[in-house]
Amino acid sequence: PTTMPDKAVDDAMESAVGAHFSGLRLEALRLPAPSGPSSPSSSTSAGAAAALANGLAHAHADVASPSSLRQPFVIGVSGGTASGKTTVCDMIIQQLHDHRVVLVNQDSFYRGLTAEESASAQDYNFDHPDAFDTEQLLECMGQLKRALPVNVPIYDFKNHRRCSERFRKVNASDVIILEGILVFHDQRVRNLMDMKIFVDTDADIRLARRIRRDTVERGRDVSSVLDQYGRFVKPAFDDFVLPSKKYADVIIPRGGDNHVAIDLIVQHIRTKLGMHDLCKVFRNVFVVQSTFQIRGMHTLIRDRDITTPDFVFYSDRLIRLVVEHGLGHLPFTEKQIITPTGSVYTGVDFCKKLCGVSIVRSGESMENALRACCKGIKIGKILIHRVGDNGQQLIYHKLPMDIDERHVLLLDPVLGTGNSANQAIDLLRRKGVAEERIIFLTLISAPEGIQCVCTRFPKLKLVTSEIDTGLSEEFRVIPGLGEYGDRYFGTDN
Ligand SMILES: Nc1nc2c(ncn2[C@@H]2O[C@H](COP(=O)(O)OP(=O)(O)OP(=O)(O)O)[C@@H](O)[C@H]2O)c(=O)[nH]1
Ligand SMILES: O=P(O)(O)OC[C@H]1O[C@H](OP(=O)(O)OP(=O)(O)O)[C@H](O)[C@@H]1O
Repeated sequence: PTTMPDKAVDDAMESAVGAHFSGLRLEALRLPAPSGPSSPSSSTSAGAAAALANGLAHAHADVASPSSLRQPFVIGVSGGTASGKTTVCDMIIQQLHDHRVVLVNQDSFYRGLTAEESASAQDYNFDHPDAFDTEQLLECMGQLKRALPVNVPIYDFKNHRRCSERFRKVNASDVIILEGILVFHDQRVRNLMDMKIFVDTDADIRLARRIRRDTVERGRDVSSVLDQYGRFVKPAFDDFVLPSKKYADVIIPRGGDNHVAIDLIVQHIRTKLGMHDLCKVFRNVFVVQSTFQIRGMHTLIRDRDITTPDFVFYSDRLIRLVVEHGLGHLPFTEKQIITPTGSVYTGVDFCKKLCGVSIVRSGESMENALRACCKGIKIGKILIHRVGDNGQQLIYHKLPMDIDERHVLLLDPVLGTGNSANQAIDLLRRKGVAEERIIFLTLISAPEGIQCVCTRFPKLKLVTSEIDTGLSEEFRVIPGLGEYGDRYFGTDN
């Protein structure tokens, strides 16, 4: 038998700490972590957040504080007049239907003409950068980036004026799309953008659209449209819009007709949104791609009113996904086989030398999923006392003899301060396991724990299904799911 006998392990641990683990509540084991070089040094969550901010600032110069970790994704969409920017934006918004997306038009920031200018509006250059109140645009975008709601002005194209009493209230969201002919002109505006798209449509098609739109929607006649086009729109396009094309990350030929380009862009945005900012800071953190199924399962297991059987059922489903994802990080070798049709299939062979190690007791809930994926896998155990006990935190371990030759899947469903994980990883390292051969699998993680583990062990891989907001003063993950072990093994009240 390749699996370690659980009964023997349980018995050994029973004698080590005087309790049977698979069903009992271990009060002594759920005390806060001590302060020290590998754990947040303050006893408050604010302190932990500050420690995190320091750590992150150190790890990545662009990240200044935890609040900046949750900034919305800003997309700039530019292009000549009537190029189809609005259509492209609408298509992106429709396809991102499961995210909160807001559209901000640069047009809303037209300064509006004075009475004097209005009298000769045909001589006003609406296509020059000075026609826009860029300072106000920056202020509004800055607010939205800080996840605060803003009042965006409403511009009336027929009267060339702002509606003085009315505003459009724009709420904080996951994605902000800023659209307009000159949104790439000002460097400060460009700097706000995570992605820049230029909609590139032939000039004759744009002119035809512009004539139709301005006569039908904006109350103008054809000759005034052509006059404005020749005097202002075309020169400004050549002088300001076209030169800003070079700043674009993506250029979409044919605008809204280009479904392939828009699909690709939406896919990219989805990946970026699914990727928590901590994944950008720590390249060794992997969050299982979120789906409604995964969100639904998290909603169930985090609900304090769920029954134990349901908690176990949905935890098991989630654990299985995390385990499968983690196994995907193991190395592989190429393998060719012959299919029943006599054809050659070039695939891969699974990595052979691996084992699991669960952090008792919650980690044991992940063993079945690992066994279900890797037939006969050896699984070792580590028991850690969460509070400093005269420095003796590691209470018990039983690991495969040849663990130094194996890839290790470390199992613990909750990563809080990171203290337990660091103790376990330290032990694995002392047993000769290479850091890059450790894959730590967990269901929910606190940012503080991620920072703690990933700073100390930058070469291991950490796979989690969700990253939570932070830690409470009692070092519990918030919003979290309570005492995982008690809920899974039915030892809660
Ligand atoms: N005559 C006139 N033109 C204006 C006024 N305000 C803005 N414009 C024109 O509006 C244009 C800006 O809007 P566009 O970018 O063409 O409109 P859009 O709906 O975003 O374009 P697409 O979605 O790309 O089709 C500029 O070319 C200006 O010339 C105004 O008060 N009077
Ligand atoms: O990152 P940390 O702050 O160290 O916290 C995480 C630890 O806390 C939980 O175990 P718990 O102590 O509740 O024991 P249990 O596994 O017996 O439920 C969890 O399973 C981790 O082992």
